[in-house]
Parts: sequence; structure tokens; C-alpha cells
Amino acid sequence: MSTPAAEHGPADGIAARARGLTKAYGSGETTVLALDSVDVDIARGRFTAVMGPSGSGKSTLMHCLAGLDTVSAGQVWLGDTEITGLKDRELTRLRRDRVGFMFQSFNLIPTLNALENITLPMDIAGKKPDQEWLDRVIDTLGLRERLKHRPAQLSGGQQQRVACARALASRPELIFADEPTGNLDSRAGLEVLGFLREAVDGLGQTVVMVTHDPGAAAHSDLVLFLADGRIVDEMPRPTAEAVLERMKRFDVIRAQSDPERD
Ligand SMILES: Nc1ncnc2c1ncn2[C@@H]1O[C@H](COP(=O)(O)OP(=O)(O)OP(=O)(O)O)[C@@H](O)[C@H]1O
Repeated sequence: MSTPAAEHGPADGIAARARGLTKAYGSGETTVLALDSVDVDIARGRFTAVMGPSGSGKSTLMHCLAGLDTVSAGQVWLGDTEITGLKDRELTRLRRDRVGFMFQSFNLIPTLNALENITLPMDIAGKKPDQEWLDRVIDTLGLRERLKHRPAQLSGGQQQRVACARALASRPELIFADEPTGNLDSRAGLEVLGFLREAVDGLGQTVVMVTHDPGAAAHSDLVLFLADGRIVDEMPRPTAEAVLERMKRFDVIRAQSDPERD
């Protein structure tokens, strides 16, 4: 006999799952359907990239999967916890304990040094870091010599590495990265992508990354393509060239549906 969790919840190896995930903004005539009944499984221990034209719903999908935003309809699970329907307080705790975030702006606290920034979320939660894990993260990211530096004393790439370490420090079940290379030059961007890759391959973490950059997506195991709030395609073992070709097809469809557009 199958349990309700087995029927509806995620199977082993699934870090997050959505079924019929729908998100509408606004109401009446001004309603925007940002996500239109999305079904998705995020594989545990893999690096998943989310791509699609501007406005296709990438950030909304990430926010709904991470419990940062409410859904209009459908269900979302993190591991085997259904997060849709959780109260704000429970969601906050779940995010704090089980999810790591990396944003385009690093969101580091200028008055704290690198180590203090890395452990801040755990300090706030009153949790002691697992020192062995923290050491591994710091060494993997090459931050050992920079721990006493404040953000202003670090390069953009180093700051993003600190943000990456902060996301990894509590060994979250899932890391969400929203354009983590968006503000970096290509060399620093490549470095951060290498570290995210290493977080998956070397440390067994699960990463979901929203990006506009086919080169960045090529570091992932699987690219999900969104268009008009739906997952319309996916590409395992992507290359930058193949992703670029796929993205061009969106531009062609757009140009055909809106010939006036530049
Ligand atoms: N808070 C909001 N209020 C109203 N509409 C919103 C809001 N957030 C997003 N939208 C709309 O929802 C749709 C999806 O937005 P979303 O930010 O998820 O797209 P995206 O693919 O991440 O875009 P981009 O690549 O430009 O960042 C867009 O049409 C957007 O205008």
C-alpha cells in the first residue's frame, strides 16, 4: 500500500518538486500569469539551470520553489515537506534551516569580515557551524587567506565566493542562485561557476541557478527552458553553443508574434 507521501510527495533523489505550480500577479484585467501550471522535479545532487526569455517566469519559479513567494495554485515540496500551505513562520524557519541563497548582488554586510558574513545566517539562527564542513567549504572556495577581510577589501569575485560560502555553510538541502555571475567579469564569473560545480561534484550539494548566460548554463547538468510561464524544453549535458541555439529559437518565435519589436 502506498502512503500519501509516496503518492504525492517527492521520491528519493528529488530535492524539490512542483505540481501544477501557478502564480498570477495582480487581478482582473491586469492579471499577469507568471507561472502556468508548472510541473518540475529538481534532482538531488545535481546542478540545474533555468533559462528563458525575459519575463518568462524564471525568478518567480525560483522564488516559489524556495518558499520566498506564495503560489496561486498547485503544490511545492522541499524534500518531503510540502511547503505550500505552511505558515509564514514555518516557511521562514524552513528557508533558514534547509535552503541557501546566492543573489546577483552579494548582500554582504560591509562591517563584518568574510568569516563573520559566512556564518551570519547560522549565528542568527543560533546554530553552531559544523567546523569540518565549514573548513571544507572555505578551502574549496579558496577563502582561507581572506577570512579576516571586510567585503570592501575583496574583489567582486572574492565577494561572490564569500556569498557562495555563506549559502553552503549550513549544508542546505538546496541552493538557489539567481544570476550569480551577473555582476562579475567573465573570469570571476567562471570561477564562481567552477565553485558551484565543485559544490555539486565535490560536496554533494544541489544547486538551482537562474541565468541569462548560455556559457553559465553550460556548467550545469540540466537546463530547463521556460517560456510564458511554462517549462517548454530541457537539455541534459548542455553546451554553450546548443543552449545559445535553443535560445535563438525563442527570439524567432517572439519576432514572428510581434514583428514591430526591435
Ligand atoms: N511583483 C510582481 N508584480 C506584478 N508582476 C510581476 C511581479 N513579479 C513578476 N511579475 C511579472 O511576472 C512575469 C514573470 O516575471 P519573472 O521576474 O519571473 O521573469 P524572469 O524570467 O525572471 O525575467 P527576467 O529574465 O527579466 O529577470 C513577468 O511578466 C513580470 O512582469
